[in-house]
Formats: sequence, structure tokens, C-alpha cells
Amino acid sequence: MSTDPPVVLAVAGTDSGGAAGLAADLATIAAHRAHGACVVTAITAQDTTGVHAVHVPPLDMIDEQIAAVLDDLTVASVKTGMLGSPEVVRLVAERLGHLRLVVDPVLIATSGAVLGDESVRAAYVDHLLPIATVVTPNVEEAAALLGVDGACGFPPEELAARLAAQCGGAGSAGGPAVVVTGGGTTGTCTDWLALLGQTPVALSHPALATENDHGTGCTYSAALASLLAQGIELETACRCAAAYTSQQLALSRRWELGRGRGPIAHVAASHPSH
Ligand SMILES: Nc1ncnc2c1ncn2[C@@H]1O[C@H](COP(=O)(O)OP(=O)(O)OP(=O)(O)O)[C@@H](O)[C@H]1O
Ligand SMILES: Cc1ncc(COP(=O)(O)O)c(N)n1
Repeated sequence: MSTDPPVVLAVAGTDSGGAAGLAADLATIAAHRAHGACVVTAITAQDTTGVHAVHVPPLDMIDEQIAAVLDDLTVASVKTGMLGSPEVVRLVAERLGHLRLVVDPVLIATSGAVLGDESVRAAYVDHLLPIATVVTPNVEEAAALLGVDGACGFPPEELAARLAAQCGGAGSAGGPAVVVTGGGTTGTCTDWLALLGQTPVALSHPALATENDHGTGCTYSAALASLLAQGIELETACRCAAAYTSQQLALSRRWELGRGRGPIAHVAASHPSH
């Protein structure tokens, strides 16, 4: 069941610099004309140069936030980002596993900071991925979730197919769809969509040359959750989420914000006239 507008719940961390995490999620959900609810799973002191400190709130406070949202709102889909601890991953699986779940398995930030350690990785594999609707790792995250060396040379489509098989094997109803995202600033970007037992599908679009890409993965997965909440079919939703992400990357291409890797734009593509 869905409401008008549909409610999309973002379960993620904050980025004080406003590029990634909940800042990206809520702006993206609003841009898709959905209503964004949020559960804060981590607070980061972060800017364009890196992640300087992380605080994970007490588990019962995270549980209270989830309970408040579920008690009052009809949630059409959930997007998870940085979860921060294995206990939070398990809690999310327990409380939200019955809903349409887009899991962005955030492990490492663009800046290289570790946002999910080995215990978080293991909790994703054991508890959250098998019950997800869609999982959206980048190549490094897909390799980590499979427990293979990132430099092992598996092509991304094989990572996608193997991860779909790993998650599906452990779970019910065929397991999640897996989208291994493929950023890149030259030529073509290809994301690979894999479903258990099917040949992975290549979803390609032109790459944009930009250094302002902090928050790109969060934007993509929040767009995907919003589109699925509106009843859009999976492959079309993946293509539209990538198109939205590209549009926002194009908007911030020439920005000079901060001293490090700048943000993907969260401003509207067109603005109201005064
Ligand atoms: N420079 C780019 N030009 C066009 N599309 C891009 C570019 N970089 C990433 N994308 C697209 O953005 C989406 C998110 O992919 P990406 O691989 O950047 O996620 P990610 O690595 O998880 O991001 P993040 O590190 O921000 O979490 C995908 O659809 C990808 O193809
Ligand atoms: C709170 C939070 N969530 C997610 C990311 C990942 O985004 P990116 O890979 O663009 O740094 C981040 N840096 N911070």
C-alpha cells in the first residue's frame, strides 16, 4: 500500500558537509516528489576533505526513531546508507525487513574513510542482504561483500552475478536484485543489474568529467528507492536513478566548494522564478 505522496524512509548517517548521507537522501527523495522520513544511524564530522569523527547513537534511540516512523506513516520503501555497527545492521533487518528495501552497503567513503568495518560487512552478508529488494554496491563494496580481493580482476558483471547468487542462496524468494554501480569520468559508465539465475544486464550512460562527486552513491540509491516507491519497474527505475544522478553531477560540475572532493549538486535542476 502507498500514500500520495509516497513515503520513503532513509536510514543513514549525517554528513556535516551536506554532500552524502541523509542530506543527499532527503533532497533526492524530495526531488522525486516523495515524502522523506529519516532515521539517523550515525553522526559524522565530515567535509569535502574527509571524515574526521563518527558517533553512533545508542541502539535504543535508533529503534525509537524506527518505531515512531512505522507507528505513524505508511512507508512505501526504505533506503539504507551508513549503518555504522553490526548491531544497527541487525536491528534494521529485524524492524524493516518486511518492507521494500534498497540497501546501499556503505563501507568506504569517497575520501577513503572506513564507514563500516569487518563486523559491519559480516552483518550485511548474514542479516540484511538476503532480505533486501535491491543492493547497490560499487565494485569495491561488491568484492568486499563477496570476500574476494578487490584487485582479483573479476569483471563487474561477474561480481553482480556472484553477489546475487550469494544473497539468493542464503535467503528466501530468490534473493535481492544486485546493481554493481560503475562510476568513472571518461567514456561510458556501466552499472550491472543482476538477478539470481539470469544473465546480468548492462545499464550504460555517458560519464561526466567531474571532481564533484561526493554523495553520488547515496543520491543514486535514494533515487532508486523513490522510483520503486512510485511503482516503477526495477530496470526502468535503475535507468532513471542513473539519469537523475548524472543530471545532478552535471549541475555541480564547475562548483568550487570546499578544499577536497566537492559535492554532487542537491539543488533543483530548475528553480522557481522570483
Ligand atoms: N562521473 C560520472 N558520470 C556519470 N555517472 C556517474 C559518474 N560517477 C558515478 N556515476 C553514476 O552514479 C551512480 C552511483 O555510482 P557510484 O559508483 O559513484 O556509486 P558509489 O561508488 O557507491 O558512490 P559513493 O562513493 O558516492 O558512495 C551510478 O549510476 C554511476 O554510474
Ligand atoms: C554519512 C555518510 N554516508 C555515506 C557516505 C558515502 O558517500 P561517499 O562515498 O560519496 O563518500 C558518506 N561519506 N557519509
